[in-house]
This record gives sequence, C-alpha cells and structure tokens, in this order.
Amino acid sequence: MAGKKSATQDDIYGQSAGVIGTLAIVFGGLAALKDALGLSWAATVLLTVGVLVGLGYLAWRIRVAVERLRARGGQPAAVAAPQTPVQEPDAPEEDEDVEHVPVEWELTAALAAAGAIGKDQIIRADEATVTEIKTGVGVSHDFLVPKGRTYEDVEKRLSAVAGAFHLSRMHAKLEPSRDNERRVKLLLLREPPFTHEFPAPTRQEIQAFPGVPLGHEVTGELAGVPTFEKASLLVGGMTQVGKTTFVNALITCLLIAYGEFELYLLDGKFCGLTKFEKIATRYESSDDPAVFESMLDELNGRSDSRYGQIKNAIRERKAPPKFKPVFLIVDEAADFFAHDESREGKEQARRIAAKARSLVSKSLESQINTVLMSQRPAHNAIPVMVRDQFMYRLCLYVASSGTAKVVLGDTYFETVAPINPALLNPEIKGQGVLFATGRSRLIRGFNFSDEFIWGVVDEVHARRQSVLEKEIPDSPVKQAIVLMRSKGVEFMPSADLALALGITETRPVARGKALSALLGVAPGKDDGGVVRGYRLADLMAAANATR
Ligand SMILES: Nc1ncnc2c1ncn2[C@@H]1O[C@H](COP(=O)(O)OP(=O)(O)OP(=O)(O)O)[C@@H](O)[C@H]1O
Repeated sequence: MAGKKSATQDDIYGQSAGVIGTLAIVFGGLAALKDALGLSWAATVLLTVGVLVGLGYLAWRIRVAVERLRARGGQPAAVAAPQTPVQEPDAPEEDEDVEHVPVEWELTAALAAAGAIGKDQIIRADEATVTEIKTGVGVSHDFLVPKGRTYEDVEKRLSAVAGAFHLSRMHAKLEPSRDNERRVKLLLLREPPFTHEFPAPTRQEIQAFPGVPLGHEVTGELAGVPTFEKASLLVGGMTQVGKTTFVNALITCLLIAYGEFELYLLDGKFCGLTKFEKIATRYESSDDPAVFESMLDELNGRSDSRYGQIKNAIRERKAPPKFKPVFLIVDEAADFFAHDESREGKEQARRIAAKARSLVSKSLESQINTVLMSQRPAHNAIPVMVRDQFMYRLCLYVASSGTAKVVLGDTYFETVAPINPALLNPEIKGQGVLFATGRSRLIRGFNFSDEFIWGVVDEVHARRQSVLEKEIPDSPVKQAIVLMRSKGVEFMPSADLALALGITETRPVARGKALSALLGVAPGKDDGGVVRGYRLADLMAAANATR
C-alpha cells in the first residue's frame, strides 16, 4: 500500500514539474517574440494563437486532398457493395475476395429500398436469372436472397418491392420455391393485369389441371384450388363485375373435372343459374327466404344423416363411408338473410343464419359444400357467423377496403401480401382477389360461351340418364322417369301419371294417395303452383337415393 502511495505522489510531482517547465518555455517564447516584434503582451498572445490555428487548418486540408486522390485511383461503388460477406457469418471463402462478387444491381437496389434485404446485402448476379413470361405479359426474376433471408422477407414487402420497380402490387406476383427457402420467383407485369383477355381453357386443359380451376393467373396460366372437397366459397363484388359468370364457369369446371356430384341451386337472380337446372338435384328460382330455409333444412337433414353413418362406421370399426359431394350454390345470398323488421321476419332471419352457419361448418365431414354469392357485401348483409366459416373467399371489384374486409375477413389487410380489391379496374370484368389458405392471388374467372356450357350440361345429363337406366332397379319411379323423359317433360300432373302407371281410381284424393304410395315420393305442384303432380328432378333424386 505504502509503495503504491509514494508512486502516485512521484507521478504528481513529475507531472507538475512538466507543466511548470512547459509554462516557463511558452512564457519565455512569448517574451522573446514580444521583444523581437516590439508588441504588447495581448497582441503577442493573439498573434501566436492565430498562427497555430492557421497551421492546424492547413494540415487538415492537405490530409483531405491526399485521401481524395487515393479514392479516385481505386474501385468505387462496386467495392463498397460486397460488404455482404461481412454480414454473412458463414460466407464461402471466395466471397472474402469482395471485388469478385458479381452483383445484380437492379434487384439489389429494389429489394434493399423495399427493406426485403439489408442495405448492405446484395443479390448475386450468378444466382439470378430473368426470363420472359410465356404469354409475353412481363418478366420473371428467379434469384436467391442473401443467406439469413428467406422468400418470406420478399413476400412480406411485396407492395414495396413492386413500388421500387415503379409498379403497383397488382403488377407483382411471387411464387414460392420448393427446393430452397432462399429462392424467389418474382413476376413483374409490364401492363396492368388482364389488360388482354386470355382464351377460356379447353376441356383437356381443365381435366389436366391438378384440382379445380377457377380462372386465369395474371400470367395466363390456370389458377385454382387443389380440391373443392370439404370446402366452401364466398364470392362478393359490386353489381355487374362478373360474379354470376364466375360461378357458371366454376360449375362447368366442376362438371368436367370433378366426377359425380349433386347440385342444389338457388337462383336469387332468377336466371343466373338456369343453364344447370336440367342436371340439378334441386333448382329453385326465388328470392323468398322461406325457400332458402327449406333448402337448408333439406341439406342439414342430409348432413345429419351422413354424420350418423360416419358414427356408425366408427362404432363398427369400418372404413368411413364415401359420400357423393353435394354443392349448394346460392346466387345473391344477401336477400335471404334480410328481414322486413317485423318480429317474425327477424326471427326467420335469425333461424336462417343459424342454419346456414351450421351447414357451412359441417361441410368438412358431410361433403356438402356451399358457394354463396353476394352483390351487396355490406357489413351485415351476410351475417358474420356465416361469413367466418368460409374456407375460400373471392372478392371482385368493390368500392372500398371496408367492403373488401366483409368478403375477405376483418383481418385481411394484416395477412401476407394482401391485394386491395378496391384498386382493381372495374372495367375488367371477372377479376378478383382469391384468398385461400392465408395467401392472396389475383385471378380472372373464365367467360365460357353459352354453347360450351350447354354442351357440358347435355353430356352430363346424358351420362346420368344412361347410368340411371342401368343401375336403378325396375320400379314405378323408374317407369315414371322413363315415361316423362320419352315425352320430354319436366313435370307431369298426378292424374296423367296415375293413369300411365295403371291406377284406375278416379277420385282425385284417393288417386293421389295411391300414386304417392306407389312411388314412395310426395307430390309437388307445377310452376304456377296450381296443378298437383311430379317433377322429373324429384323422381330422379328419389331413384338415385335407392342406388
Ligand atoms: N371473366 C369475364 N370476362 C369477360 N367478361 C366477363 C367476365 N365476367 C363477366 N363478364 C361480363 O360482365 C358482365 C357482368 O357479368 P355478371 O352478370 O356475371 O356480373 P354480376 O356481378 O353477376 O352482376 P350482378 O351482380 O348485377 O348480377 C356480363 O356482360 C359478362 O359477360
């Protein structure tokens, strides 16, 4: 301790002596200068300080000039770029020779500006290619993002990336890679999407598509969903933007690509789905909520029965039964959830919402899939408890982001790389944002010619008839179907049908009872709601149920 103290004291003495010495030299120097120049003390001090500051400034200028000269002789920006290897902890050895890294400058600048890669990171030119999109609508950049970054970094900033290329989000599309998390395929369109119409696909193209095609991608390729089994779709958009055309195309594609299924159609617009009436298990053209409710009752009944069969199979340790898929398609659904403010009306609307929710939520196991369309996607047009159940959503042009949220979900704009349907061009009919499994895609529905749709419908109808003839056991129902088909009618009054089936009773009530007992099917009424009789579609549904 004592040793340490005396060392510190020695230090202080030494430093004090140094300071006194320096002061004495400075003072002596100033005195000499004062005598030599004959100036006052103040002038001598000021002159000395001024000279010292001037010398310091001169030294600084010389240093800057030398550095600039040196910089001009070396590599400029390119040298600065590959600071990347410094960022990348396990960069390959050759990267250490920073001057040899080839840089894809355009992508690097755009991605860095968008914040998809760091300001000090690069896209390597030897890991990037650019090719023309087959349909000529733009280019496709295929590249690797720097180590430590992934495809998702670009996806999350896609709007900003498009902006960095002076384009909108609508012009940009990303495709994930299956081989490498760092690989990005960025498609950039030259013109706004769907500026030119792509031809509707052929039957072969629809059949070859892995899943159900719903429309074209912005590149012209077919876009769709891998399956419509256990799914449901909500389609929204303003009036005249292409909803009905989209759904007509969807049914057509299902008929071509899907095998056997049943259609329940509720045509709230009266003639939007008429082309498919002939092959529908049940077709209704009405805006009456009671009709919708009766369809929901029928399908919820079928769903419950299917659940019962699944339960039995589990109890008996058998494989679950395979059901024929059913599609309920409702055009202009909002009307069916509306009410007239009366107590009964409100009660009916509440019941319908609960039944619709139940049907859509049970589609998973019962294979009864629902497609609802609405041209009035206002906040309460389709109840939230129904809307929330839809797995796929398609929003065509709407006037505001708020309306888009009604169709796509309240949190839609917080999802990855959303597309705002309010920014779509309403003049380009049929384009919309498809939101499925958490990802958004811009697609445009097909616009098939009437002849194409009629051809597909007729083919399916003929196929079903021949299957029916072969598979249905001979029965009065089959006899009635064959009779009605031979006459080319969709409806036959009870009186005529009873006679044809050999019922000789002439009193209407007794004759009607005998006929319905023979057929095992309840009668209905003709389109005018006056004449009692049987519809071909009902008899076919009954016949199918016996198979
Ligand atoms: N994909 C498409 N390509 C080209 N034209 C289309 C496309 N989809 C729809 N159209 C045209 O746009 C117009 C409106 O279509 P559609 O009737 O399907 O609209 P909507 O949304 O169902 O209308 P609304 O709500 O008024 O019933 C029609 O003339 C139709 O031919």
